[in-house]
Amino acid sequence: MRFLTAGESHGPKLTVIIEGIPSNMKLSSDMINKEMFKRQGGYGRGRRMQIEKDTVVITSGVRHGITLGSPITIEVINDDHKHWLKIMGVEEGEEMTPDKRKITKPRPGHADLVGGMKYRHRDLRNVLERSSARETAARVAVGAVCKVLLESLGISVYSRVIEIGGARDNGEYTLDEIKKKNDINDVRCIDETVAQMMRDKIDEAKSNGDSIGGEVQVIADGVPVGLGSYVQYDRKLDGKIAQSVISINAFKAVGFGAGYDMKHLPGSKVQDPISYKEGSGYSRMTNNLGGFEGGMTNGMPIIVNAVMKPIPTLYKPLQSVDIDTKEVYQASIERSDSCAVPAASIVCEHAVAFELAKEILNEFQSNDLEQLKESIARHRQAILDY
Ligand SMILES: Cc1cc2nc3c(=O)[nH]c(=O)nc-3n(C[C@H](O)[C@H](O)[C@H](O)COP(=O)(O)O)c2cc1C
Ligand SMILES: C=C(O[C@@H]1CC(C(=O)O)=C[C@@H](OP(=O)(O)O)[C@H]1O)C(=O)O
Repeated sequence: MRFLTAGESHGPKLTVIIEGIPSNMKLSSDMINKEMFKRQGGYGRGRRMQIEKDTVVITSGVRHGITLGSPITIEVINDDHKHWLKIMGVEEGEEMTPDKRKITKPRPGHADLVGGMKYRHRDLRNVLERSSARETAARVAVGAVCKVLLESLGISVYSRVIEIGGARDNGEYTLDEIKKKNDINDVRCIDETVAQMMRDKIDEAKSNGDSIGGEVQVIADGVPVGLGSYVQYDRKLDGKIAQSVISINAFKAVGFGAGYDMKHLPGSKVQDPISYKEGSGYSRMTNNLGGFEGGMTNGMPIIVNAVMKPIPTLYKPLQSVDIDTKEVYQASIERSDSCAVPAASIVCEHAVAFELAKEILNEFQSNDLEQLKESIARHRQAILDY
Protein backbone atom coordinates (compact mmCIF):
# COMPACT_ATOMS: atom_id res chain seq x y z
CA MET A 1 0.00 0.00 0.00
CA ARG A 2 1.19 3.51 -0.71
CA PHE A 3 -0.17 7.01 -0.82
CA LEU A 4 0.69 10.43 -2.17
CA THR A 5 -0.69 13.73 -0.96
CA ALA A 6 -0.84 16.98 -2.92
CA GLY A 7 -2.08 20.47 -2.21
CA GLU A 8 -1.02 23.84 -0.86
CA SER A 9 -2.22 25.09 2.52
CA HIS A 10 -4.21 27.99 1.02
CA GLY A 11 -4.87 26.34 -2.35
CA PRO A 12 -8.30 25.02 -3.34
CA LYS A 13 -7.96 21.57 -1.79
CA LEU A 14 -5.80 18.71 -0.58
CA THR A 15 -5.87 15.51 -2.60
CA VAL A 16 -4.62 12.10 -1.60
CA ILE A 17 -4.47 8.87 -3.60
CA ILE A 18 -4.18 5.60 -1.68
CA GLU A 19 -3.35 2.43 -3.52
CA GLY A 20 -3.47 -1.11 -2.17
CA ILE A 21 -6.51 -1.12 0.12
CA PRO A 22 -8.21 -4.51 -0.37
CA SER A 23 -11.55 -4.79 -2.15
CA ASN A 24 -14.86 -5.36 -0.37
CA MET A 25 -14.19 -3.23 2.70
CA LYS A 26 -16.97 -0.91 3.90
CA LEU A 27 -15.86 2.71 3.57
CA SER A 28 -17.76 5.97 3.70
CA SER A 29 -16.81 9.62 4.02
CA ASP A 30 -18.45 9.65 7.49
CA MET A 31 -15.99 6.99 8.70
CA ILE A 32 -13.12 9.28 7.67
CA ASN A 33 -14.76 12.54 8.83
CA LYS A 34 -15.02 11.46 12.42
CA GLU A 35 -11.21 11.24 12.55
CA MET A 36 -10.77 14.48 10.58
CA PHE A 37 -12.95 16.25 13.12
CA LYS A 38 -10.70 15.13 15.99
CA ARG A 39 -7.56 16.53 14.29
CA GLN A 40 -9.19 19.88 13.65
CA GLY A 41 -9.98 20.54 17.25
CA GLY A 42 -7.91 20.93 20.35
CA TYR A 43 -7.19 23.72 22.80
CA GLY A 44 -4.59 26.22 21.59
CA ARG A 45 -5.29 26.24 17.89
CA GLY A 46 -5.45 29.51 15.96
CA ARG A 47 -8.14 31.20 13.83
CA ARG A 48 -7.57 29.05 10.75
CA MET A 49 -9.25 26.09 12.39
CA GLN A 50 -12.42 28.13 12.91
CA ILE A 51 -12.58 28.66 9.14
CA GLU A 52 -12.01 25.07 8.02
CA LYS A 53 -14.60 22.33 8.19
CA ASP A 54 -12.50 19.31 7.34
CA THR A 55 -14.82 16.93 5.59
CA VAL A 56 -13.72 14.60 2.82
CA VAL A 57 -15.09 13.72 -0.58
CA ILE A 58 -14.22 10.27 -1.93
CA THR A 59 -13.92 10.54 -5.70
CA SER A 60 -12.60 7.10 -6.69
CA GLY A 61 -12.07 3.54 -5.52
CA VAL A 62 -15.40 3.18 -3.70
CA ARG A 63 -18.86 2.26 -5.04
CA HIS A 64 -21.99 1.95 -2.93
CA GLY A 65 -19.87 2.22 0.22
CA ILE A 66 -17.56 -0.69 -0.69
CA THR A 67 -13.88 -0.47 -1.75
CA LEU A 68 -13.08 -1.75 -5.23
CA GLY A 69 -9.38 -2.58 -4.78
CA SER A 70 -8.56 0.29 -7.14
CA PRO A 71 -6.88 3.56 -6.06
CA ILE A 72 -8.95 5.56 -3.58
CA THR A 73 -8.90 9.32 -4.11
CA ILE A 74 -9.90 11.59 -1.24
CA GLU A 75 -10.26 15.35 -1.38
CA VAL A 76 -10.35 17.86 1.48
CA ILE A 77 -11.57 21.34 0.53
CA ASN A 78 -9.68 24.32 2.01
CA ASP A 79 -12.49 26.67 3.00
CA ASP A 80 -9.93 29.40 3.65
CA HIS A 81 -8.92 29.34 -0.03
CA LYS A 82 -11.62 31.84 -1.00
CA HIS A 83 -9.78 34.48 1.05
CA TRP A 84 -6.48 33.77 -0.76
CA LEU A 85 -7.52 33.68 -4.43
CA LYS A 86 -5.33 36.59 -5.50
CA ILE A 87 -2.35 35.63 -3.37
CA MET A 88 -2.42 32.02 -4.55
CA GLY A 89 -2.79 33.18 -8.16
CA VAL A 90 -4.73 30.11 -9.21
CA GLU A 91 -7.75 31.89 -10.68
CA GLU A 92 -8.05 32.04 -14.44
CA GLY A 93 -6.59 35.36 -15.57
CA GLU A 94 -5.53 36.33 -12.05
CA GLU A 95 -2.23 38.15 -12.25
CA MET A 96 0.32 37.93 -9.48
CA THR A 97 1.84 41.18 -8.36
CA PRO A 98 4.92 39.53 -6.91
CA ASP A 99 6.66 42.59 -5.55
CA LYS A 100 3.83 43.46 -3.22
CA ARG A 101 2.83 40.01 -2.15
CA LYS A 102 5.93 37.93 -2.10
CA ILE A 103 7.33 36.77 1.20
CA THR A 104 10.98 37.61 1.66
CA LYS A 105 11.20 37.23 5.42
CA PRO A 106 11.92 33.61 6.45
CA ARG A 107 10.44 32.47 9.77
CA PRO A 108 12.92 30.75 12.11
CA GLY A 109 12.03 27.10 12.73
CA HIS A 110 10.13 26.78 9.44
CA ALA A 111 11.21 25.37 6.06
CA ASP A 112 11.18 28.92 4.59
CA LEU A 113 14.87 29.83 4.27
CA VAL A 114 16.34 26.43 3.38
CA GLY A 115 13.40 25.63 1.08
CA GLY A 116 13.90 28.95 -0.73
CA MET A 117 17.62 28.25 -1.18
CA LYS A 118 17.03 24.67 -2.33
CA TYR A 119 14.24 25.30 -4.85
CA ARG A 120 15.55 28.76 -5.79
CA HIS A 121 12.39 30.58 -4.85
CA ARG A 122 12.61 34.30 -4.09
CA ASP A 123 8.98 34.24 -2.88
CA LEU A 124 9.04 32.10 0.25
CA ARG A 125 5.28 31.53 0.04
CA ASN A 126 6.20 28.90 -2.58
CA VAL A 127 7.84 26.97 0.27
CA LEU A 128 5.52 27.64 3.18
CA GLU A 129 2.37 26.66 1.32
CA ARG A 130 3.49 23.06 1.01
CA SER A 131 5.61 22.78 4.14
CA SER A 132 2.59 23.79 6.27
CA ALA A 133 1.06 21.20 8.57
CA ARG A 134 -2.17 21.62 6.60
CA GLU A 135 -0.87 18.50 4.81
CA THR A 136 -1.46 16.49 7.97
CA ALA A 137 -5.22 16.66 7.25
CA ALA A 138 -4.58 14.46 4.19
CA ARG A 139 -2.47 12.08 6.27
CA VAL A 140 -5.27 11.69 8.78
CA ALA A 141 -7.64 10.85 5.92
CA VAL A 142 -5.25 8.04 4.89
CA GLY A 143 -4.88 6.84 8.47
CA ALA A 144 -8.64 6.83 8.89
CA VAL A 145 -8.99 4.42 5.96
CA CYS A 146 -6.24 2.29 7.49
CA LYS A 147 -7.99 2.31 10.87
CA VAL A 148 -11.16 0.95 9.25
CA LEU A 149 -9.07 -1.87 7.81
CA LEU A 150 -7.24 -2.53 11.09
CA GLU A 151 -10.47 -2.54 13.13
CA SER A 152 -11.87 -5.23 10.83
CA LEU A 153 -8.80 -7.33 11.72
CA GLY A 154 -9.20 -6.82 15.47
CA ILE A 155 -6.50 -4.15 15.76
CA SER A 156 -7.20 -0.82 17.48
CA VAL A 157 -5.01 2.26 17.34
CA TYR A 158 -5.59 5.17 19.69
CA SER A 159 -3.72 8.08 21.23
CA ARG A 160 -3.60 10.58 24.06
CA VAL A 161 -1.62 13.60 25.18
CA ILE A 162 0.83 12.94 28.01
CA GLU A 163 2.49 16.32 28.46
CA ILE A 164 2.11 19.94 27.39
CA GLY A 165 4.68 22.52 28.40
CA GLY A 166 5.72 20.58 31.52
CA ALA A 167 2.20 19.66 32.74
CA ARG A 168 2.42 15.86 32.67
CA ASP A 169 -0.14 13.10 33.14
CA ASN A 170 1.82 10.46 35.10
CA GLY A 171 -1.29 8.34 35.77
CA GLU A 172 -1.07 4.58 35.28
CA TYR A 173 -4.01 3.47 33.17
CA THR A 174 -5.15 0.17 31.73
CA LEU A 175 -5.41 -0.08 27.97
CA ASP A 176 -9.18 -0.09 28.29
CA GLU A 177 -9.18 3.14 30.30
CA ILE A 178 -6.93 4.84 27.76
CA LYS A 179 -9.07 3.65 24.88
CA LYS A 180 -12.33 4.77 26.47
CA LYS A 181 -11.03 8.09 27.74
CA ASN A 182 -8.86 9.23 24.86
CA ASP A 183 -11.37 11.76 23.59
CA ILE A 184 -12.72 13.12 26.82
CA ASN A 185 -11.55 16.71 26.52
CA ASP A 186 -9.99 19.34 24.27
CA VAL A 187 -6.40 18.58 25.30
CA ARG A 188 -6.91 14.80 24.97
CA CYS A 189 -5.45 14.24 28.44
CA ILE A 190 -7.02 11.60 30.68
CA ASP A 191 -6.43 13.28 34.06
CA GLU A 192 -8.82 16.24 34.25
CA THR A 193 -6.67 18.12 36.77
CA VAL A 194 -3.62 17.83 34.54
CA ALA A 195 -5.80 18.74 31.53
CA GLN A 196 -6.60 22.05 33.20
CA MET A 197 -2.91 22.63 33.95
CA MET A 198 -2.21 22.04 30.25
CA ARG A 199 -4.83 24.62 29.24
CA ASP A 200 -3.29 27.08 31.68
CA LYS A 201 0.17 26.46 30.21
CA ILE A 202 -1.18 27.10 26.72
CA ASP A 203 -2.92 30.31 27.83
CA GLU A 204 0.23 31.47 29.57
CA ALA A 205 2.38 30.83 26.48
CA LYS A 206 -0.16 32.59 24.29
CA SER A 207 -0.35 35.66 26.51
CA ASN A 208 3.46 35.83 26.48
CA GLY A 209 3.42 35.77 22.68
CA ASP A 210 5.13 32.37 22.91
CA SER A 211 4.25 28.75 22.05
CA ILE A 212 4.66 25.33 23.68
CA GLY A 213 5.08 21.71 22.66
CA GLY A 214 4.58 18.43 24.42
CA GLU A 215 4.48 14.67 24.26
CA VAL A 216 1.87 12.31 22.82
CA GLN A 217 1.37 8.59 23.08
CA VAL A 218 0.02 6.18 20.47
CA ILE A 219 -1.04 2.66 21.38
CA ALA A 220 -1.88 -0.19 19.02
CA ASP A 221 -3.57 -3.25 20.44
CA GLY A 222 -4.32 -6.64 18.86
CA VAL A 223 -1.35 -6.48 16.47
CA PRO A 224 -0.25 -9.92 15.19
CA VAL A 225 3.15 -11.27 16.26
CA GLY A 226 5.98 -10.98 13.76
CA LEU A 227 5.24 -7.86 11.70
CA GLY A 228 8.51 -6.37 10.46
CA SER A 229 11.79 -8.25 10.27
CA TYR A 230 15.24 -8.33 11.85
CA VAL A 231 16.91 -9.57 8.63
CA GLN A 232 17.44 -6.17 6.99
CA TYR A 233 17.66 -2.63 8.44
CA ASP A 234 14.88 -1.23 6.28
CA ARG A 235 12.45 -4.00 7.19
CA LYS A 236 12.40 -3.22 10.92
CA LEU A 237 8.89 -2.00 11.69
CA ASP A 238 9.86 0.13 14.70
CA GLY A 239 12.24 1.97 12.36
CA LYS A 240 9.48 2.54 9.82
CA ILE A 241 7.12 3.84 12.49
CA ALA A 242 9.81 6.17 13.83
CA GLN A 243 10.37 7.60 10.35
CA SER A 244 6.67 8.12 9.83
CA VAL A 245 6.22 9.89 13.18
CA ILE A 246 9.27 12.13 12.77
CA SER A 247 8.02 13.12 9.31
CA ILE A 248 5.04 14.85 10.97
CA ASN A 249 5.62 18.61 11.16
CA ALA A 250 7.38 19.66 14.37
CA PHE A 251 7.98 16.11 15.74
CA LYS A 252 11.53 15.89 17.06
CA ALA A 253 11.81 12.73 19.19
CA VAL A 254 10.27 9.29 19.27
CA GLY A 255 10.53 6.43 21.74
CA PHE A 256 9.06 2.95 22.18
CA GLY A 257 7.75 1.75 25.54
CA ALA A 258 10.01 3.02 28.33
CA GLY A 259 11.85 4.87 25.52
CA TYR A 260 13.88 7.84 26.80
CA ASP A 261 13.83 6.47 30.38
CA MET A 262 15.88 3.44 29.29
CA LYS A 263 19.05 5.51 29.42
CA HIS A 264 19.02 5.42 33.22
CA LEU A 265 17.38 2.03 33.88
CA PRO A 266 19.24 -1.28 34.49
CA GLY A 267 18.65 -4.11 31.99
CA SER A 268 16.58 -6.03 34.52
CA LYS A 269 14.02 -3.19 34.51
CA VAL A 270 13.88 -2.92 30.73
CA GLN A 271 13.76 -6.37 29.09
CA ASP A 272 10.32 -8.01 29.32
CA PRO A 273 10.36 -11.56 30.82
CA ILE A 274 8.67 -14.24 28.71
CA SER A 275 5.75 -16.34 29.97
CA TYR A 276 3.65 -19.15 28.48
CA LYS A 277 0.07 -20.25 29.13
CA GLU A 278 -1.75 -23.19 27.52
CA GLY A 279 -4.41 -21.80 25.20
CA SER A 280 -3.09 -18.26 24.95
CA GLY A 281 0.54 -19.03 24.12
CA TYR A 282 3.58 -16.84 24.78
CA SER A 283 3.40 -13.43 26.34
CA ARG A 284 5.63 -10.87 28.08
CA MET A 285 5.22 -10.14 31.79
CA THR A 286 5.88 -6.42 31.28
CA ASN A 287 5.87 -4.18 28.22
CA ASN A 288 8.84 -1.87 28.69
CA LEU A 289 9.94 -2.44 25.11
CA GLY A 290 6.64 -1.15 23.73
CA GLY A 291 5.79 -4.25 21.68
CA PHE A 292 9.00 -4.61 19.65
CA GLU A 293 11.91 -7.04 19.74
CA GLY A 294 14.36 -7.14 16.82
CA GLY A 295 12.26 -4.75 14.76
CA MET A 296 9.31 -7.17 14.95
CA THR A 297 6.03 -6.96 16.82
CA ASN A 298 6.03 -9.37 19.77
CA GLY A 299 2.28 -9.43 20.38
CA MET A 300 2.31 -6.91 23.23
CA PRO A 301 0.58 -3.56 22.62
CA ILE A 302 2.73 -1.20 20.58
CA ILE A 303 3.48 1.93 22.60
CA VAL A 304 4.95 4.92 20.78
CA ASN A 305 5.77 8.17 22.60
CA ALA A 306 6.67 11.23 20.57
CA VAL A 307 7.72 14.80 21.31
CA MET A 308 6.46 17.83 19.40
CA LYS A 309 8.53 21.01 19.52
CA PRO A 310 6.83 24.32 20.33
CA ILE A 311 5.13 25.94 17.33
CA PRO A 312 7.81 27.99 15.52
CA THR A 313 5.73 31.03 14.55
CA LEU A 314 5.65 33.35 17.53
CA TYR A 315 3.69 36.54 18.28
CA LYS A 316 6.77 37.61 20.24
CA PRO A 317 9.15 38.55 17.39
CA LEU A 318 12.25 36.45 16.70
CA GLN A 319 15.20 37.69 14.71
CA SER A 320 15.55 36.80 11.05
CA VAL A 321 17.03 38.33 7.88
CA ASP A 322 15.18 39.60 4.79
CA ILE A 323 16.44 37.61 1.77
CA ASP A 324 16.20 40.60 -0.59
CA THR A 325 17.56 43.45 1.53
CA LYS A 326 19.66 41.26 3.87
CA GLU A 327 18.43 43.51 6.66
CA VAL A 328 17.85 42.06 10.10
CA TYR A 329 14.22 42.28 11.18
CA GLN A 330 11.99 40.96 13.97
CA ALA A 331 9.54 38.37 12.57
CA SER A 332 5.92 39.09 13.51
CA ILE A 333 2.74 37.32 12.46
CA GLU A 334 -1.02 37.68 12.06
CA ARG A 335 -2.22 34.26 13.13
CA SER A 336 -0.85 30.92 14.30
CA ASP A 337 -1.58 28.04 16.63
CA SER A 338 0.05 28.52 20.03
CA CYS A 339 -0.09 24.78 20.73
CA ALA A 340 -1.10 21.98 18.36
CA VAL A 341 -0.13 18.98 20.51
CA PRO A 342 -3.73 17.65 20.90
CA ALA A 343 -4.28 17.83 17.12
CA ALA A 344 -0.84 16.36 16.47
CA SER A 345 -1.60 13.36 18.69
CA ILE A 346 -4.33 12.48 16.17
CA VAL A 347 -1.89 12.88 13.29
CA CYS A 348 0.58 10.60 15.07
CA GLU A 349 -2.10 7.98 15.68
CA HIS A 350 -2.95 7.95 11.98
CA ALA A 351 0.70 7.80 10.91
CA VAL A 352 1.14 4.67 13.06
CA ALA A 353 -2.12 3.21 11.69
CA PHE A 354 -0.79 3.65 8.16
CA GLU A 355 2.51 1.91 8.89
CA LEU A 356 0.75 -1.02 10.55
CA ALA A 357 -1.78 -1.42 7.75
CA LYS A 358 0.99 -1.19 5.16
CA GLU A 359 3.05 -3.85 6.90
CA ILE A 360 0.07 -6.17 7.21
CA LEU A 361 -0.83 -5.78 3.54
CA ASN A 362 2.79 -6.47 2.69
CA GLU A 363 2.95 -9.60 4.83
CA PHE A 364 -0.40 -11.26 4.07
CA GLN A 365 -2.41 -12.05 0.94
CA SER A 366 -4.70 -9.11 0.65
CA ASN A 367 -6.48 -8.45 -2.64
CA ASP A 368 -9.83 -8.89 -0.96
CA LEU A 369 -10.71 -8.23 2.69
CA GLU A 370 -12.01 -11.77 3.38
CA GLN A 371 -8.82 -13.26 1.93
CA LEU A 372 -6.80 -11.01 4.23
CA LYS A 373 -8.86 -11.97 7.29
CA GLU A 374 -8.40 -15.69 6.55
CA SER A 375 -4.70 -15.25 6.01
CA ILE A 376 -4.26 -13.39 9.33
CA ALA A 377 -6.43 -15.90 11.20
CA ARG A 378 -4.16 -18.73 9.95
CA HIS A 379 -1.10 -16.79 11.05
CA ARG A 380 -2.54 -16.07 14.52
CA GLN A 381 -3.30 -19.80 14.91
CA ALA A 382 0.23 -20.79 13.86
CA ILE A 383 1.64 -18.39 16.46
CA LEU A 384 -0.60 -19.94 19.15
CA ASP A 385 0.52 -23.43 18.13
CA TYR A 386 4.22 -22.57 18.19
C1 LIG B 1 -1.27 19.96 13.57
C2 LIG B 1 -0.13 20.92 13.43
C3 LIG B 1 -0.40 22.28 13.40
C4 LIG B 1 0.63 23.21 13.29
N1 LIG B 1 0.33 24.54 13.29
C5 LIG B 1 1.32 25.45 13.18
C6 LIG B 1 1.03 26.85 13.21
O1 LIG B 1 -0.11 27.29 13.33
N2 LIG B 1 2.06 27.71 13.13
C7 LIG B 1 3.36 27.28 12.98
O2 LIG B 1 4.25 28.08 12.91
N3 LIG B 1 3.66 25.96 12.94
C8 LIG B 1 2.69 25.03 13.04
N4 LIG B 1 2.99 23.69 13.01
C9 LIG B 1 4.41 23.27 12.91
C10 LIG B 1 5.07 23.59 11.58
O3 LIG B 1 4.32 23.11 10.49
C11 LIG B 1 6.48 23.00 11.51
O4 LIG B 1 7.18 23.26 12.68
C12 LIG B 1 7.24 23.56 10.31
O5 LIG B 1 6.62 23.13 9.11
C13 LIG B 1 8.72 23.16 10.26
O6 LIG B 1 8.87 21.77 10.27
P1 LIG B 1 9.75 21.05 11.40
O7 LIG B 1 9.36 21.67 12.70
O8 LIG B 1 9.34 19.60 11.31
O9 LIG B 1 11.19 21.28 11.07
C14 LIG B 1 1.98 22.74 13.16
C15 LIG B 1 2.24 21.37 13.18
C16 LIG B 1 1.21 20.46 13.33
C17 LIG B 1 1.52 18.99 13.36
C1 LIG C 1 -4.14 24.60 8.39
C2 LIG C 1 -3.73 23.84 9.39
O1 LIG C 1 -2.71 24.15 10.24
C3 LIG C 1 -1.90 25.24 9.90
C4 LIG C 1 -0.48 24.80 10.03
C5 LIG C 1 0.45 25.94 9.94
C6 LIG C 1 1.86 25.61 9.73
O2 LIG C 1 2.65 26.57 9.54
O3 LIG C 1 2.23 24.43 9.75
C7 LIG C 1 0.03 27.24 10.10
C8 LIG C 1 -1.40 27.61 10.32
O4 LIG C 1 -2.00 27.95 9.09
P1 LIG C 1 -2.32 29.46 8.68
O5 LIG C 1 -0.98 30.05 8.39
O6 LIG C 1 -3.20 29.37 7.48
O7 LIG C 1 -2.99 30.11 9.86
C9 LIG C 1 -2.18 26.40 10.85
O8 LIG C 1 -3.54 26.70 10.90
C10 LIG C 1 -4.36 22.55 9.73
O9 LIG C 1 -3.90 21.93 10.68
O10 LIG C 1 -5.29 22.15 9.01
